[in-house]
Amino acid sequence: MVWLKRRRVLVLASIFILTWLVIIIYTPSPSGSQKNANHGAKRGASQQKPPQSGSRRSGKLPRIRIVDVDENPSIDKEEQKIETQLRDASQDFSDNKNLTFSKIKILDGENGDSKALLNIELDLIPHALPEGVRTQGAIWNLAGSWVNSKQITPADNPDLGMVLNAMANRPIVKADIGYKGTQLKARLELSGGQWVVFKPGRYTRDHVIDGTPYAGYDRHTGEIAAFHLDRVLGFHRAPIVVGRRINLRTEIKPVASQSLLNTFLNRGNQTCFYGKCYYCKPEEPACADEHDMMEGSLTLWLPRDKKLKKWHHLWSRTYRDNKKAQWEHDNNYCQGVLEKYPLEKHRHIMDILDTAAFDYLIGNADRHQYETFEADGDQAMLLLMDSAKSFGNPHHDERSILAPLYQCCKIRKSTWDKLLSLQDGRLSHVMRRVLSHDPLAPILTELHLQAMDRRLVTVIATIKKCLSDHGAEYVLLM
Ligand SMILES: Nc1ncnc2c1ncn2[C@@H]1O[C@H](COP(=O)(O)OP(=O)(O)OP(=O)(O)O)[C@@H](O)[C@H]1O
Ligand SMILES: [Mn+2]
Repeated sequence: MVWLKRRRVLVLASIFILTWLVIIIYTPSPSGSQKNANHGAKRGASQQKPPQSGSRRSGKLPRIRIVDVDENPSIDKEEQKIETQLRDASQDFSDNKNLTFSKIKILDGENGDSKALLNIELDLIPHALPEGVRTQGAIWNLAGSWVNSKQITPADNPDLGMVLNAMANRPIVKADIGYKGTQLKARLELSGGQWVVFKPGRYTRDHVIDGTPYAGYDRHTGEIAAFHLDRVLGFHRAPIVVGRRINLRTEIKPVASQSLLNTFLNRGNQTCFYGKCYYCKPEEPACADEHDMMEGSLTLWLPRDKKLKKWHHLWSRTYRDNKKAQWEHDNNYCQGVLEKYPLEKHRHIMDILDTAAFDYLIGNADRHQYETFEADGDQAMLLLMDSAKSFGNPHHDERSILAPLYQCCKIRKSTWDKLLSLQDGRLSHVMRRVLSHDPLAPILTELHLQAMDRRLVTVIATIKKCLSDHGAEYVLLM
């Protein structure tokens, strides 16, 4: 009996084992390559398997990672020591000890070795003085040496922070009335012989300008933000700008020319000045706070030996309610412009198209004229000077600023690629980070930053429409 029972158990066990063997052999297993792929994944396996739609999408738009680097790993102890010595040896750099080095990268792809789409230095700290920068004027000569026919600020150069630092801290040795123009400003000379334009702050950050697209006084914050956007877009056509808080009584009055002093007045316990310009008048002065402090933007003067040539902007406004400019009613206006000024012969006309996107993003409808370097003739670049009528109303997008773009349907491919790379909130992210390093930060309210993202969607949609109407060969300029 026992023997029979054992045989039954053995047969049942064999059937059970055989059944399992059959199941194991005939069940399809993952392919070898997949096994290896899963084995090789260190972490985040789900991130490593992009969905089909994701990989299709990455063909069009690069997958982008934004990296904020707050500490410069290259600054070692020894360098920090030298930096401290240099700062202590020179009062020029003595005020700004707390600024940190920073850098923003936008990377194409997710690996460390991927292509950098944007890589800009944000440092406001001088972490090493370059060779020869030992005299008061050397830093300004360095900034002047960056100015050439193709760009006036450097891309990815840590010395830019040193120039910003000097502009934000150097003593003011002379102050004079603004030179020309319609808006209140002063021309200051910083120690070492550098001229800068001072545009006083007249509005709080959240003040909204209503009225015509060019209404209101200049916005110093707009000038600062525009300088940084010019670099983010890779243009490098705007002079260097930094924010600075200045004491009118102790820093300006003692070094002011008589003609500037004549425009000073007191309002209650506030020190004010109204300067000399087309719209300057005693009833509309700019005033410091009760401690005589006034915010403003400082724009670095371009090298004085570079002669500028003024151009009337072909899409300028009439500044009259009852009169329209030709471009405002003539749909073939651009055709006429391109016949008269073929793009390959007139670089600055091509720049007008970049500038339309730029000005639309910042809400500047006041680029009635522009300047180029005279020596460069028709191949000269358009200098993005005076962008202060920007960021007036975050709730309004002034479509007419885009007219050169939607009428000509042409844009540089490099600009188009850059605009695409800043989609999906990256533009505001980068600008928020860049601007956080200005001494007057925060520069733009969240509403203004969001407005830039919203406007970018419109710029891209406008170009996409051109691409579908005319094709890439016509629209994208190499
Ligand atoms: N950083 C600079 N370097 C060299 N020249 C400059 C600089 N800033 C301004 N200028 C000169 O001064 C002129 C007037 O400057 P700006 O446009 O800022 O003044 P504005 O009062 O706003 O003028 P407008 O009323 O015409 O807009 C410029 O067109 C240019 O010729
Ligand atoms: Mn102006």
